[in-house]
Amino acid sequence: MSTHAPAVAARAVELSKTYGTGDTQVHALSAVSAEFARGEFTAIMGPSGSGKSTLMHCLAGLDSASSGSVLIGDTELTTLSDKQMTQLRRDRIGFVFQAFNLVPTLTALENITLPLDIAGRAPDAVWLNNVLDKLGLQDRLGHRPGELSGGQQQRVACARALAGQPEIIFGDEPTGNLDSKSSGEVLSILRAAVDEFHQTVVIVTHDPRAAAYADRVVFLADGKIVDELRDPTADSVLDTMKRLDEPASVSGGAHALATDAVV
Ligand SMILES: Nc1ncnc2c1ncn2[C@@H]1O[C@H](COP(=O)(O)OP(=O)(O)OP(=O)(O)O)[C@@H](O)[C@H]1O
Repeated sequence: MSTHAPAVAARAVELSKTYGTGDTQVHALSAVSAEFARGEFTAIMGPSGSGKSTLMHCLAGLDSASSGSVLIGDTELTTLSDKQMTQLRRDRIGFVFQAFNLVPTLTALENITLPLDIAGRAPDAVWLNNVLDKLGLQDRLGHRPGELSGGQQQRVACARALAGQPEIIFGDEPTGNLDSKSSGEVLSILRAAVDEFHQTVVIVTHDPRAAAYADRVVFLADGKIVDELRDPTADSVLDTMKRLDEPASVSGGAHALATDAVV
C-alpha cells in the first residue's frame, strides 16, 4: 500500500437518508458525519432501526444517500460513474455480509478468489494461506457452499473479502450467524488484517463481545451518532448501551458530549 495513502480510509459528511414521504417518512440517517481512520477497526452499534446498515451501505457504495457525501480515501463516491463505482468496490473494498452471497456452483476456493479473478489479479499466496489457516478452511476448499455449514459459508465470505487485501473491509453483522468459536475466528482475522496489514475494518454488530475486538465503537440512535468509545471492552460497551437506553433527560448530556467528539 502507498505510504502516501490518506490517513482517513472512509468518511461520511453530513450524510442523510430519508425513505418515503409524508406521514410514512423515515429519517434513517440525519446529517451523520464520521471518519474512519486508516488502520483502525471500528464497530458500529445501536438499537434496531437506528440506521447502522444504512450507514454501512452508503459508506460501501451499495446505497446512495439523500444528501451529504461519502469519501473512500480521497475519492468522493457521488462523482463516480457506475463503472468507476463498480471498479472501486471491486478493487478497494471488501464486504462480509450476513447473506453470504456465495456462488453455489463454485467451490469454496473458487468463491474466495472470484473477485481477484474478475480483476485479473493473482492472490498473494502467503496471505491467502494465512487467511485460510486462521479461518480453518484448508480442508473445505473443494466443497461447494451447499456442502458447507452456515458458519463455514460465513468464513468463506470472510476469506473472500480478505483475499485481495482491500483498503477497507465492511462487515454487516459478520458474526451474526456464527457460534462463539467461529465468531472468534472471524473477528481475529479482521483484527489481524488491521494489525498486520494496516487495512481498515468497519463492522456493524449487536454483540458487545464482537465490538470489544474493535479500536473504537460508534453508537447510533435514531439516525444520529450519539456516543463513541475508544479501546472498548465488552463491559464498557454494555454500560454505554445501558446508558443510551435511559430516558433522554438522563442521557442527553452524554449525547451532546459524544456528538462534539465525533464531528
Ligand atoms: N428500503 C427501505 N424503505 C423504507 N424504510 C427503510 C428501508 N430500509 C431501511 N428503512 C428504515 O430505515 C431505518 C434504519 O434502518 P437500518 O436497516 O439502517 O437500521 P439498523 O440499525 O441496521 O437496524 P437492525 O439492527 O434492525 O438491522 C429503519 O427505521 C428502517 O425501517
